[in-house]
Amino acid sequence: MGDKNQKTPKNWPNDVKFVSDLQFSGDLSKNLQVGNPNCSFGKRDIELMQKISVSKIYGLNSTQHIYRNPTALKTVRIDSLADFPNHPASPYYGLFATKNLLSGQLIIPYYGLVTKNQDAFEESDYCLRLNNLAVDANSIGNEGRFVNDYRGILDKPNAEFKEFINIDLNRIEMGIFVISNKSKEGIKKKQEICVSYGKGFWSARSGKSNS
Ligand SMILES: C[S@@+](CC[C@H](N)C(=O)[O-])C[C@H]1O[C@@H](n2cnc3c(N)ncnc32)[C@H](O)[C@@H]1O
Repeated sequence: MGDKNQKTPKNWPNDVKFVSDLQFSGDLSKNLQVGNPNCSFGKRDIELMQKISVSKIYGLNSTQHIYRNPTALKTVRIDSLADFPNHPASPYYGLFATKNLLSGQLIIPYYGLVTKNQDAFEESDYCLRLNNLAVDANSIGNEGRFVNDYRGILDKPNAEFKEFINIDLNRIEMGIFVISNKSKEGIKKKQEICVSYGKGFWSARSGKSNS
């Protein structure tokens, strides 16, 4: 779907638009801009956020390249779970590491459509909250939308959602990071990347998870 020149990742669904940047409803981009009076986050929250260049994680020098031409990330891949009937998200998809990932590292920013919280599509399974905003990857997104919840897959999550500042654009974004804990074990190549969606996600959808 979409632009002929865009390189979609392997296994990307036809009915979802692949993007390498956040998409905004109306003029909400200012609400994520550091220093803007309409910013949704307070000074203290912003001070605590990691500052990261997203173009660097794509291995690019030019920031413009990634935002103008959606590019698949080389550190992750979307794999079908059709051959794994015991996997709780089978026969759909999951997100896997293509190389060893270090404790605490940003794996991928989470991109989708940014709306006000009250305008978010309530039934979306791909929607995250960013204070008074929501980022929904239901019909527009990047590889991040394929990250599964750890329940029934791993003993505990090996990744987490966290806000950070994308210094290329001086903007607050949501990212999927490798969990940083005492053991500093990171995520091994070929391992599935799993976060915790939180109990609220599952209680609102009783019957979708087996634990
Ligand atoms: C953000 S999507 C994750 C990607 C999804 N597997 C796909 O192929 O599009 C969230 C949905 O994936 C499924 N899912 C994710 N983690 C799961 C788990 N641990 N057990 C069962 N289903 C899961 C549920 O249907 C959930 O609503």
